[in-house]
Amino acid sequence: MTTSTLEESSDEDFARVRSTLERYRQHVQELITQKQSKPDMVAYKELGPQLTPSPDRHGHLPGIRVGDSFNSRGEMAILGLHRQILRGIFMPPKTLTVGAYAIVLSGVYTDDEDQGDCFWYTGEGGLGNNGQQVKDQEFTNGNLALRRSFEQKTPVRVFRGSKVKGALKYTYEGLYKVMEVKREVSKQGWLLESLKGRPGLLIQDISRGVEPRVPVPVFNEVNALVMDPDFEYISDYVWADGLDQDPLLIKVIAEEDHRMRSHTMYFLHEGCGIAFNAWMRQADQRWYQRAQECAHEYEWAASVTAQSPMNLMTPLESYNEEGLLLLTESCGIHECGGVNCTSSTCMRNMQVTQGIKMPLEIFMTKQKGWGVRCAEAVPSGTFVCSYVGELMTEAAASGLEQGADHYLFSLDFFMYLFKELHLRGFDGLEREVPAHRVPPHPALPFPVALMEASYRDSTSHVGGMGPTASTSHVGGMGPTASTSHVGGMGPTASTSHVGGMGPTASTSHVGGMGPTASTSHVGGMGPTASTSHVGGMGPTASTSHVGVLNDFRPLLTVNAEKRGNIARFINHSCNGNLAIQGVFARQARSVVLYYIGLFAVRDIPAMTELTYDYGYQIQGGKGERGMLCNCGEPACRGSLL
Ligand SMILES: C[S@@+](CC[C@H](N)C(=O)[O-])C[C@H]1O[C@@H](n2cnc3c(N)ncnc32)[C@H](O)[C@@H]1O
Repeated sequence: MTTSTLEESSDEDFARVRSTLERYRQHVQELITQKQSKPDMVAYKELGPQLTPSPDRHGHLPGIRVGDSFNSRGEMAILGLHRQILRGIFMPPKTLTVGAYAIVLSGVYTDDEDQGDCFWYTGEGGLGNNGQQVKDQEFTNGNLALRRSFEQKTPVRVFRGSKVKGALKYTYEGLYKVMEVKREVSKQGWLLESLKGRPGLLIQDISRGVEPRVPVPVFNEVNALVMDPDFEYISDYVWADGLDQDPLLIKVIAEEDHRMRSHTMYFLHEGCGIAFNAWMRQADQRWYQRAQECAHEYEWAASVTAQSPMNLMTPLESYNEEGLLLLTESCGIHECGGVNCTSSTCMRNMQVTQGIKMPLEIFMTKQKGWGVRCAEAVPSGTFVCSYVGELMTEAAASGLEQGADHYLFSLDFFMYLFKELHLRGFDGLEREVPAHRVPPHPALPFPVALMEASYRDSTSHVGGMGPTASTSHVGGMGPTASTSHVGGMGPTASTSHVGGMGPTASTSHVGGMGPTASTSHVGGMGPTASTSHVGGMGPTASTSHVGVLNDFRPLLTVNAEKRGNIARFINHSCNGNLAIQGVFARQARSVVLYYIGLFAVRDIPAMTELTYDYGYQIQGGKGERGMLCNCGEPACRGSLL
């Protein structure tokens, strides 16, 4: 099945349409002069085989714009837009395995209902010679084709007939998505088949099948803008040119990856998030016992032991039975992914791993460019999508052209967290970061390596790493990942995401948690805690690296400008309905390479714009003005910065 999009029209296409129409109209005139009956149909019959494009296809046809007007059904037929002149529904001739190509709204059925942004269209059949309904309609022919359009989510071209100065004209209304089909008793008492269509469908699936579970349609009912033809939809991270060959990066990622995995291997379930959580729970218990021992000596320990030990228990699962996120975890969620992870519990713990499952749509907003919505209601806690794109170093990202920075997302959250731990200590973070959720910490030389990797130009290799390092596993990105390139980006990135997974996110509750669950986990890590799962993060160690950490830069940034997924179309709101959640999943399971998951933080009605708080911070000087925010929230901060 082939479909086309508006962007595919060239000057030649428009010229071809013009000349076809000229030839057709001329022939109709000749036939009228010859007093030929039904000149429209005869002209189509005679010229159709030469002029009508084939094969029939779904989608826009090259050279035809939304809003184009046609003088007759014959004109629409000769252009291949709607070839069945006497019927409302244009469907495949023999087999009805694929959906209808086009329909004409002609107002024949009294049950047709135009609701402005969408319409109910009554199918075909059951009309008597007098135009009245005389029997039930059936799910055959055109009606069956429309049901296929609904099932297969294929777009339908819609034409509306209207009288202009006494003459019937047909206007191309664009592509519609069939939202619903129903069979119900008509006003005249007969059973009718109806479908509900929604306008503005530009592209049926911008992912072109790359999203395995759902198509990603694009709608524009607002203006004439089409999707940037240079944008390439990807569903997972890809590396910027050559970065996956960088020995220093390979080494850093491999070490961090191994560090995280070493915990999960404790249970011989490599990559099992549930096993990881069980390990963390044990660490909590050990730590809680230690706090009890020190309670008389340290304030932090006293505050911890004053709480119920139950509050310190890490739940083994991050998602409930419906797969909804229970609450955001400031220190990341560990999804399952090991060979043994086949139980229903483990499968449920793979929301990001399994990818987008909601019927998301890209649509044109009135004031913010493209945005994202969902055709169905989104329950609180639902995984919506993760933010993927090209992985590049922070140094390379800071050299991008202005504009490209709008699509950057730094993988800096855990570095930010560790920096805060170094600078403020565990006590300073105790109210913000649940101690038992701190992911296994990088060794001390790590931030130095990050610094080096981050400051240098991404194209110049720092060398010094042996061949062993270059063969190590770099987060498991597949072969396609290594073929990408950065392409034509220049400087300036005055803003950056700070991740949004800080204090606020750590306490927000998602997905119907009851009062008990909403009690926040307050850690209060003391000096001894550093001996368990937080590595060598003692006060002494931290002081020797303060200089380095002040200059801290994250290692990797996701650039979704030219290559990305639906997440790069999600707009900012000062009161977003999505929250960001760091997720360790698939092969990205370290504090330098992880997934940025976006989850619903409240129940979101169908067709509501999906947004999150970008959490931008000004990196330039005082007085720098941010971009005007059009989120429309009562508590809008006024600017994206
Ligand atoms: C990640 S992109 C989101 C998709 C974007 N609307 C598009 O058309 O590609 C971020 C850009 O969208 C626009 N944007 C996002 N949220 C906005 C808001 N609340 N108010 C105004 N513009 C916004 C800004 O141009 C911003 O730089």
